[in-house]
Amino acid sequence: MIRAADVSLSYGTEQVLRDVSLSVDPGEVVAVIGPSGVGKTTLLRILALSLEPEEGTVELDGTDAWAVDDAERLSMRRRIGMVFQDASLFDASVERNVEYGLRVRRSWSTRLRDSLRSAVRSNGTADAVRESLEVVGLANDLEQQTSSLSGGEAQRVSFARALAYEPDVLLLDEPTSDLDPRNTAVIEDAIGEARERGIGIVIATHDMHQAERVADRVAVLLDHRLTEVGPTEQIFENPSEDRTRKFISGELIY
Ligand SMILES: Nc1ncnc2c1ncn2[C@@H]1O[C@H](COP(=O)(O)OP(=O)(O)OP(=O)(O)O)[C@@H](O)[C@H]1O
Repeated sequence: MIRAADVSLSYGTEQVLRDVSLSVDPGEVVAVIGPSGVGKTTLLRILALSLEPEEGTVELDGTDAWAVDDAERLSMRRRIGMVFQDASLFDASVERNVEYGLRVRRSWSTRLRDSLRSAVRSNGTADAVRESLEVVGLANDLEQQTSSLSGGEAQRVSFARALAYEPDVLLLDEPTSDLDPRNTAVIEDAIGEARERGIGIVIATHDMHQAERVADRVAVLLDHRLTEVGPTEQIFENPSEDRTRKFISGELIY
């Protein structure tokens, strides 16, 4: 579905990604692991089509995102949802924040447009808003202001907002790094639900156990290169590179 092929990128003179190739299929979860500063966020931003690689291509369903005009790329970008480490909510109710996801995407989806219209007509809540908040266990908190949410709840709203969008691809940048085990479990269950819905998911994580729990495949970024990509069990049980084993076991210190 989305495929980066041989992408390279530098910030000034510092090359942060070198010849990286990664794809994700519908209903698949790929975890990107690697030390801090190796380029995980940069790779996600390239996959989100918000950063153009210096070399290489990014294709969504076979269309080269950087070979089309801005309008077409924008519509491709709207098929991709992103959740960051910081929930980035605006100061309004939970419902309004999640509804924003719908408004962004409605012109691309008849179901979302109808859901939003009928909510406006009845002065009620759009089904897609309620459904995505149910996934993160917050369907009873529609009216709550985001300023009064805990960090974990805010991140769950952020996830619901991305889900309400009905993205084809969901990119998660360390979505649980500041969360307690309970909120982490809610987000991981929501990742499973998104996967069931056929969304292709890429998650950057520092948490090896999380990668093991949620991912179908794992991609290992070391020294700004993708050194290994494979089924989760293979990467954790029998990596082909000794450096991967050392990184996973915490021996490879940068
Ligand atoms: N906009 C930018 N301008 C200049 N340098 C940047 C920019 N964004 C990131 N960098 C640098 O590029 C490198 C890779 O950053 P990136 O955030 O992609 O790594 P990461 O693997 O996600 O790190 P972390 O795990 O700590 O979040 C780092 O050295 C970072 O300081």
